[in-house]
Amino acid sequence: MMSSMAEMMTQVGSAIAGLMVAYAMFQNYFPYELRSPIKRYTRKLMNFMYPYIQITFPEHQGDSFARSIAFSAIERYLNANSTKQAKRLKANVVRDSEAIVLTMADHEEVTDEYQGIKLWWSSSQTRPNTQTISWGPREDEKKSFRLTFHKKYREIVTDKYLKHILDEGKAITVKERRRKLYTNNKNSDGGFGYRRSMWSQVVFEHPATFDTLAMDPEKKQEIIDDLITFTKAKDYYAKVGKAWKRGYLLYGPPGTGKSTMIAAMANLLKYDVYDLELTSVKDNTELRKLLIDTSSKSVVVIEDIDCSLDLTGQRQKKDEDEDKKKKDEEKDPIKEKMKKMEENKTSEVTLSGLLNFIDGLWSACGGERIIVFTTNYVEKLDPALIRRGRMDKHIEMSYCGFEAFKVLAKNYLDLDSHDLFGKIRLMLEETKISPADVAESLMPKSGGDDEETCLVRLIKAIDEAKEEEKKKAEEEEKIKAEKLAKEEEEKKEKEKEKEKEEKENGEVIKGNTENKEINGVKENGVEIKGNSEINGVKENGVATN
Ligand SMILES: Nc1ncnc2c1ncn2[C@@H]1O[C@H](COP(=O)(O)OP(=O)(O)OP(=O)(O)O)[C@@H](O)[C@H]1O
Ligand SMILES: [Mg+2]
Repeated sequence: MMSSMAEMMTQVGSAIAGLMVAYAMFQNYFPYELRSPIKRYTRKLMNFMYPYIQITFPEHQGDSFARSIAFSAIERYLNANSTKQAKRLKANVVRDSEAIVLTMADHEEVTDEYQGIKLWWSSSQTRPNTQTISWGPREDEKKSFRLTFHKKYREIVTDKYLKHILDEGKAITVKERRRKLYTNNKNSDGGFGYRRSMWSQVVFEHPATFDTLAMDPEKKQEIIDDLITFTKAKDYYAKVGKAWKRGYLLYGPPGTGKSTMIAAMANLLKYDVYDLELTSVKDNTELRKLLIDTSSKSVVVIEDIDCSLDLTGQRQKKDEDEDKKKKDEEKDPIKEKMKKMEENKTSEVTLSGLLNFIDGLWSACGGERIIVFTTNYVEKLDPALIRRGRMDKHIEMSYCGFEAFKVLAKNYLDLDSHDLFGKIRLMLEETKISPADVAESLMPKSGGDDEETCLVRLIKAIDEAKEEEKKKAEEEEKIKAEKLAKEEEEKKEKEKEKEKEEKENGEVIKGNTENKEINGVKENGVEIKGNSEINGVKENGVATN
């Protein structure tokens, strides 16, 4: 502000000088001695008669090669607000922007109004003096915008209006910017030296919108309202002392539009998208670095959170199970191999690291961020990960209902109604089919496909899905039954084994005692008997003989 004030003061001076052009014409006819006092009086008179202030905004400031930020912002602002009045326009294609920016041609003038104050904007280009020979670029060819207003509004203009214009212009620039899709990749070359980024980027051009997203209209509207409210709630978040961010958890079976919904969100809000691949993040520190490197006005996405990491709440249980598991794995070479592979994955991101990523102190930097998780198995996730405040809104993406089907029919076939709709409605009510499958059936496969062909194909697909469902259910039933039978058998076998064991144990004990008995009897009996008998007989016999 200070510099623009200073600039303004000098510009006011030069503007007045410019207005004295008429006077200058007479200058030549006046004797030199008289010029100075006349000049002075004229200036005073002009000040009195011409109560306007002019501010000039040059395209380049000083020697800077870069375009002045103020100039660009004003250009965007005037493009959006006032250029309709101008009859001669110039078109510019601006770098990193999707829109063509129209500016008024030189010396055109447009008006603007702010809080009841009328202001004039004009653009001008100072042509180089043709008589100068310039070395290098024509440095005196300068474009600029000039703002003129009554001097009694000076404060309101310098304090508020200029800030208003800069903010608006910047907002328009952000809105019309070419949006990016970022991804974290270990081997990426995101730039050189200090500008090296953790993310690599491409232009984000996903065409999905909420109009093309097939889901229950009420639910859809609720999500849209939620998002819009969030973007406008900067002051509210500041008031309640919350970081300006919001978490969404999208869950549901494959092909129900979770990824599509993320694209639609980004397109609705005009945000950048950061697609975070957790498995290639080395550790918690790197995770934090990645977070700091994201810009505001962005959607940070972690897809399939249940597969990305072992964050499924089994962390504590794991230790207990470890010993048992180890025993199992020793027997199973495949499992052992898989375990080795898992160990080779170097990701050391922990659940607490991820929780910190979502709502730790660092997450507040930048602001205006949306974090989206997707999963196919919500019940597998750790409750700490999905509690409100972390994931503020849980959105279930479910199988295709009739309302969703209608959206798809409108998108794919331009159909609002058809005789077959009734039948399809009934079928959809009792069959689980994903919107992805419905969309695939509805898409014309050859030039000759009319609406009916596509709808019939859909009916067939639903039938097939139903059959499959049935089969699956039967199979599951079968597997269940088999499992039960197996368990029963195992139980029986175990019991049998137990019985056998008990029996054997009994026999062993019995046998031992028997042995002892036999030994005892034999030893004692034979020895005693034999000894005494033989000895006795012999002795006796011999003795007697
Ligand atoms: N609700 C939907 N509205 C419109 N199109 C959809 C919808 N759901 C799926 N589709 C279509 O199906 C395709 C796959 O959908 P998408 O990738 O969004 O599924 P997903 O839920 O992310 O699946 P996964 O869980 O496997 O990642 C998309 O290209 C899209 O054209
Ligand atoms: Mg997906």
